[in-house]
Amino acid sequence: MALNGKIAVVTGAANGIGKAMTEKLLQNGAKVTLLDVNETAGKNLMESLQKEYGQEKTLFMKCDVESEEQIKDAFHKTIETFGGMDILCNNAGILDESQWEKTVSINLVAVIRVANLALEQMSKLSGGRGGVIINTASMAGLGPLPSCPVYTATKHGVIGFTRAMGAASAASGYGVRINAICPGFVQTDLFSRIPSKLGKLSHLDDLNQQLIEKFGILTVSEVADPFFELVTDETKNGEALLVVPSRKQYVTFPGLP
Ligand SMILES: NC(=O)c1ccc[n+]([C@@H]2O[C@H](COP(=O)([O-])OP(=O)(O)OC[C@H]3O[C@@H](n4cnc5c(N)ncnc54)[C@H](O)[C@@H]3O)[C@@H](O)[C@H]2O)c1
Ligand SMILES: CCCCC[C@H](O)/C=C/C=C\C/C=C\C/C=C\CCCC(=O)O
Repeated sequence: MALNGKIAVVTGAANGIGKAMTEKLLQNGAKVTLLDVNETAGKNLMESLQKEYGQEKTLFMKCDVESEEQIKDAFHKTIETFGGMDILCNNAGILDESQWEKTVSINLVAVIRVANLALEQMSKLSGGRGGVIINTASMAGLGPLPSCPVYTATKHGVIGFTRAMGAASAASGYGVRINAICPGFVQTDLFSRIPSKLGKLSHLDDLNQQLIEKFGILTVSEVADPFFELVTDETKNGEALLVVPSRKQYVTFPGLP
């Protein structure tokens, strides 16, 4: 899938991995709607991207992925402004074990909400032109992060949703591929001040340090390249792509006996 002229929507676009995804899409000729709850960071980023890539290439909208109404508005505005919607990066997420319901709401419930609303616009069965959805999961969606059981649960959920919805899309003829990217530790705001985000399990931060030593830390640019592969490679659907420093791997799952 060539990206020139394609239209993308990125949630959690103002910072970190979402910002790097946005830049990668723009560098390859796509137009991007940036969505984020952080209005100041989102507007500032849009202004600097407009200077670099041109006024007509980006749009920022304040949008909380917990709000169905705001997501619908953002998709309608994208289609009205750019003429369609081909790519969704379902990326917004938080880490806060002391707010477990909020974590489930943003990291899993909202990922499902945003994907379902996007499919209404993108599916060839409802007048869309097909495309691709990338859900940002985590390596914590593939194995346990003991200091973060709730975060781990949400990311396992995102991978299960991706695999099943990818298969559902293929079986139904939606024309939309659905993949998950599963980075290890990435240097972003989410990855800062970790002990304060672990609630009752803050005493387990030593285990995080052991995993960080074992797997290393990625930059956001190191996530953007494999992300680009998942967007453009038409053979990839229902995949979970693990990314750790100097290694990327499509994960295989055990079949049932
Ligand atoms: N940093 C890591 O180590 C790491 C590793 C694997 C996966 N991830 C995942 O990557 C994604 C992005 O995280 P990041 O590390 O770039 O974090 P980040 O904090 O740098 O960026 C997250 C962005 O999402 C936005 N956001 C938060 N809640 C939102 C909401 N309700 N609606 C809209 N926007 C919202 C924030 O304002 C922020 O701009 C998350 O899903 C995270 O779980 C992060
Ligand atoms: C505490 C920082 C939280 C960062 C969250 C982010 O999504 C990153 C997660 C990165 C890794 C999760 C780590 C481990 C879980 C997966 C597998 C464990 C395998 C153990 C082993 O092989 O030794």
